Amino acid sequence: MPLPPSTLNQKSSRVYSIARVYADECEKRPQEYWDYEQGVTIDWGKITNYEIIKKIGRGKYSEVFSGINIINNEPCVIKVLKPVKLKKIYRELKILTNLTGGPNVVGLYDIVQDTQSKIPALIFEEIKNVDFRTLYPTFKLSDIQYYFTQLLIALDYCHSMGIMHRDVKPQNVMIDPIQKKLRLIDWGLAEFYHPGVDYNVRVASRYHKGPELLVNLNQYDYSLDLWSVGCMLAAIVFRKEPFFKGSTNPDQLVKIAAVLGTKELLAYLSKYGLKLPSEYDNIMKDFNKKNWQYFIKENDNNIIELAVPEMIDLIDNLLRYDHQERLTAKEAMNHKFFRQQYS
Ligand SMILES: Nc1ncnc2c1ncn2[C@@H]1O[C@H](COP(=O)(O)OP(=O)(O)OP(=O)(O)O)[C@@H](O)[C@H]1O
Repeated sequence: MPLPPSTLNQKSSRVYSIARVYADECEKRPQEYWDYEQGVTIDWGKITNYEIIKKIGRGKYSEVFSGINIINNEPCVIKVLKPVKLKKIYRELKILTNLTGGPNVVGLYDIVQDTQSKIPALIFEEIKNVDFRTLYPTFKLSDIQYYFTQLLIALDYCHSMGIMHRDVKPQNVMIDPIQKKLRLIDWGLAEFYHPGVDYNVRVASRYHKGPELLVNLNQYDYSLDLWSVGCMLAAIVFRKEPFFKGSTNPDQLVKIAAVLGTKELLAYLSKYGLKLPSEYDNIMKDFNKKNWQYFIKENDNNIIELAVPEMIDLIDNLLRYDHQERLTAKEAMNHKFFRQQYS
């Protein structure tokens, strides 16, 4: 029986921006693929197959434990969801079941439910992650080439499946440097892309929020994730973590404008028929666009061996106000930076 019409792919009355790539991936697939409003059919596993070892993380939406599958003695990660809207849980489950097995996407092993509370817990492959604050400062250009290629592969894959991650940041990129393994985790904010639909701008984490979110441009797309990649790269290369450190959401855009320029921000808004929201009236200043060389010189006691011209060009093509101008994940992977030989 066909599913009833969904609100999830309802176009806005004014369509002003559509993804440059993969715009119709969801429309090409059956409604069951993307319509999490109808609920999801879950093949519940047995909670008694798993034992908690210790707590490893606490997010806004979950508590995360390392654990073990007592049937096969395999280590795992157990993400116990906090009570949130059922729709959000269905969305994460649907997205994870669609993407699991894809390149560099964290593997979902099982979904179990606490018998009493009915709270779902997700069972994932465990990555022996090294904290980015320890790992990233050790990166040479060849490491950046390797791990960012892996990250872009994960992103190109999810985008090609019609899904935007919407929370790309170092905390959600697990890296095991011994096995040279990278996995993109935390699909709790991810969403299906439908052309012309207005999306909620309250996604991503402040330092990695794209300008589109900060100016209430609702028709954003996969390119949001590439802004966050640009922030991660700039932080590593210019040794400034995070690269844009806003103290509030509006201040985040002020920090961005201090680098990319205010005139350029206004040109971006006008292209899409938008105005700078009134919350910026007293805080936005008239900044000139900075040359990337500024961040090299600023770091005077540190010779920046990472800031090679190809890398600067890559960052410059990712950190663009205009989401339609940013490199796509595929384009970024094919950028000349990734084709150079660095020792
Ligand atoms: N598969 C995994 N392997 C290793 N560590 C993991 C794994 N999954 C999660 N973690 C750890 O648990 C933390 C929280 O996980 P996750 O980001 O999925 O939860 P969340 O509640 O959505 O978090 P947030 O509120 O930050 O978005 C991660 O930052 C990471 O440190």
